[in-house]
Amino acid sequence: MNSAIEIRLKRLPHGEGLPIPALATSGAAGMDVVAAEDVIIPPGGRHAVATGFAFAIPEGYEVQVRPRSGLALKNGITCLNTPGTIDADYRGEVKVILANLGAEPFAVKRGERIAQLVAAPVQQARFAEVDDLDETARGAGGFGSTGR
Ligand SMILES: O=c1ccn([C@H]2C[C@H](O)[C@@H](COP(=O)(O)OP(=O)(O)OP(=O)(O)O)O2)c(=O)[nH]1
Ligand SMILES: [Mg+2]
Repeated sequence: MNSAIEIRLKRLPHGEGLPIPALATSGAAGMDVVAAEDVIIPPGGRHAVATGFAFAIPEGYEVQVRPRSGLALKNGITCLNTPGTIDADYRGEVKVILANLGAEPFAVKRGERIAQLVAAPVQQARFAEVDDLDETARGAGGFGSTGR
C-alpha cells in the first residue's frame, strides 16, 4: 500500500457524534461514511443524504463516493451519480445521493453506513482543438464494433 494522503475534515453541527470515515482494514480502498440524518427513500426515489462533514482535499486529488455492495444487493440501494465526485476545492457538506432501485421503501438511519469514499489522484487536462486527428486501426468503430 502506498502511504495515505491527509484530508482535512470539518465536523458540522449535525455531524456531532458521528465516526470520521476511516479505512476498516489495512488493504481497504474505501472509507465507509455514515448518514447524518434519518430519511425514508421510496421505491424509485432519491435523496441527497447529509454526512455531517466537509472536506479540504489536497490539490491533485479527488474523493469518489461509491455505493456499498451489500446495500445494492440486498436492498437495491445505490449512489445515483456513482462514482460521485468531491472536488478538491469543494468546501460544502459532502452528501451521498442515494437512489432506491428496489421494490420496498428504504429507511436510512442516522449513523448507518451508506457509502464509501475513495481518494484518487486526478490528472487535470485541457483540450487543444485541431483540424485533423491521427488515424488508428479502430477509427470510428465503437459501441460493440469488435463483437460480443
Ligand atoms: O455525490 C456527490 C457529488 C458531488 N458532491 C459535491 C462535491 C462536488 O465537488 C460538488 C459538485 O459536484 P458535481 O461537479 O458532480 O456536480 P455538478 O452538478 O456539476 O455541480 P457544480 O455545478 O456545483 O459543479 O458537489 C457531493 O457532495 N456528493
Ligand atoms: Mg461540476
